[in-house]
Amino acid sequence: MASDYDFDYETKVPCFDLTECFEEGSQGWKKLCQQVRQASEEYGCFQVLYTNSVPLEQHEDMFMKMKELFDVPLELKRKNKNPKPYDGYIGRTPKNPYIESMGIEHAEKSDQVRDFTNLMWPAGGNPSFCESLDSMTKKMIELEHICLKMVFDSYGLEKYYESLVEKDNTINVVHLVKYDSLATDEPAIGATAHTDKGIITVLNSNIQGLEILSKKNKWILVEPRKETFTIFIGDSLKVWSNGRVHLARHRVMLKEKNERYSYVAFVIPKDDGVVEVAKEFIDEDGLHRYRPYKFNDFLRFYYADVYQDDALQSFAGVVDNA
Ligand SMILES: O=C(O)CCC(=O)C(=O)O
Ligand SMILES: [Fe+2]
Repeated sequence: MASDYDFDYETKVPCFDLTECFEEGSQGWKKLCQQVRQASEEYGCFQVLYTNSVPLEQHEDMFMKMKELFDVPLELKRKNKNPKPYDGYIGRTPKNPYIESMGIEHAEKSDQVRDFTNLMWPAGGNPSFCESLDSMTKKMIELEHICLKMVFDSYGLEKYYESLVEKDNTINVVHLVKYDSLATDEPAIGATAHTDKGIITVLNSNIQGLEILSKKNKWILVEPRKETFTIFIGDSLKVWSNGRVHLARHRVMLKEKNERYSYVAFVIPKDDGVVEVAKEFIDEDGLHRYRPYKFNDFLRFYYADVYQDDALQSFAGVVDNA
C-alpha cells in the first residue's frame, strides 16, 4: 500500500504521535492505522508519543519509584511467586547476571497491584508506589488496546479486537525490570535476544540499551526517549496474520554505568486460548503458515529453552522460513 510516510527502516524505529486523539473512523485515525500497519509489517516495532495521557513527569516518577522497589530486601522480593516462569521474581543468574525482574499477572486489577505492593512493603504497603504503578499500568494497557485496535482496523478486521479484548480473552501481565549498572566500560548483554510471545507489548525504559534486529539483520538502537513508549508485535499476532506482520527480535545491550529500569506490559492470550491464523489471511492456495495451538502449550515449549532462536517456527511453523 502506498504511503506518504517514509520510514528509514535501517536506522530508526518509526515514532507516531498519539497525543492528538483521533476519533475512530476519522481520516486522521485511518491514516495512523495504515502507518502502524506499515511499521508492524516492516519492523514489528514502533514508538509512540502519548504524553497527553502519560506526561514526562509521570515516567520520571515511575523510574524513581522502581529504584525503591528493587531496593527492597531480597527475601521480600522472592515472595512475589508465580507458577509461571518469568511472572514471579527472577533474580540474577550466572547466565543473566545483570537482570532482576518482577511480574504481576492480571495487572489491570487494582487489587492485584495492591497485593503486590503489600507483599513488598509488609509494614503498611507503600500507597504512593501502589498509586503510581496502578496508574501507569492502566495507561499502558489502554495504550496497548489502542495500538491493537489500530492493527486490526488497518486490515478492516475490527471484529478480532472485539472477540479478543472486549470478550475478555486476553490477560494483562506487567513486568518491572532492573538492569545493574556496569562495573567496567565493556558493554554486556542485559537481556538476550528474543521475541515476545503474546499479542502486543508496551514498554518504557529510563536509559538506552534496547536494540532490535532489522530485516537486513542489523542491530538498531531503539532511541531512548523517556516520554515515549515502545511497542512490539508479539508471536501470537504474527500467527493471526499468517506471517504478514513482522516480529522484531530484540535485546538489551548495557553500555552505561547507570542502573536501567523498564516497565513492560504484555497483552497475552488466555492460557488455554487458541492461537490460530485468521481465515481472512488465507489465500486461494489455502496455505496456513502456522498450525493452531494453545497459548499455554507454546509457553511451556518456549520456557524449556528460552535461548532457542525461533521458538514459534519450531513449535508451530508449517512452512520453512515463515
Ligand atoms: O528492558 C527492555 O528494554 C526490554 C524488555 C523486554 O524485551 C521484555 O521484557 O520482553
Ligand atoms: Fe521483549
